[in-house]
Amino acid sequence: MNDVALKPRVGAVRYLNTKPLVHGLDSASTPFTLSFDYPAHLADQLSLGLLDVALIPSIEYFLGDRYRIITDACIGCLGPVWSVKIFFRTPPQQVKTLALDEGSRTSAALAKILLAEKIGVRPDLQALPLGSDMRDCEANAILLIGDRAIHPPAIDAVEVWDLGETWVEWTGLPFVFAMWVARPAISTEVIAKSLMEARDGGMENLEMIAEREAAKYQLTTSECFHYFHDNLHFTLGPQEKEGLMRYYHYAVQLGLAPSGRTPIYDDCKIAR
Ligand SMILES: C=C(O[C@@H]1C=C(C(=O)O)C=C[C@H]1O)C(=O)O
Repeated sequence: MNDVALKPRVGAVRYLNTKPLVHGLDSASTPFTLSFDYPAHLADQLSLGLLDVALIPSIEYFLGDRYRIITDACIGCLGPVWSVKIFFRTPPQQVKTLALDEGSRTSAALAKILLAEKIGVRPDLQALPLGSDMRDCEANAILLIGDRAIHPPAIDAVEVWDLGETWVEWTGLPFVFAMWVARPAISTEVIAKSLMEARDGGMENLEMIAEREAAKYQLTTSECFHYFHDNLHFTLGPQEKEGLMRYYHYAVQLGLAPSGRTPIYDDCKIAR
């Protein structure tokens, strides 16, 4: 029998932000098959049962059925995140139309929350398809995430919000964009251990990963290292969990998630 067919299927985000989380997972001894995709697609694949575990947008955790958070590895931030931005063509208070990056689910909801709750603006929404050029989009404001937010084409923005920075300044809490989530009834002890070791190894090798990846993303090694080290945050601790619940609270308030969900964190001995 084909060994690959027996391995659990794990899906990770295809952006630069995930490189430290998947450090060393390309070896034959990795106890699962690993595929890469946009965050929104990973959420859809997990809910369809095409993946067993995936690094899904945090908002999707609250939309899923009996999902479990299986590790304390995540994509988060404690301040400016650099790769999640709204570009405003009009002053934020005057925004009538907002285009949302189709790769995103968490930041799409976060953009709606920040506009509605912070400044009372509820724009009409449109999709910004993956691969499309933001210059062809006529919306008053555009949300971009991931690699394309790092090098956006020059548009006539009058203001830019870094959504990590805006959230942290507003709430005083960290923000959690994505975490490793399993469908119910999937045995994940071995997977979780491997994912946490990968993250820990990634943290110890940030410089090496930055050196390897920077040029592929038209960055200098030091810009790439700074992104990994100072913008992104890869641990889901008590403060991050509080940030996640605050975000969930606002999402429920705006009708973006069902009420009454309590996160299930797998075995505390594993997810420290
Ligand atoms: C920091 C980021 O976090 C992400 C944003 C996500 C979202 O908005 O749904 C999901 C996963 C992460 O890739 C980023 O993409 O730049």
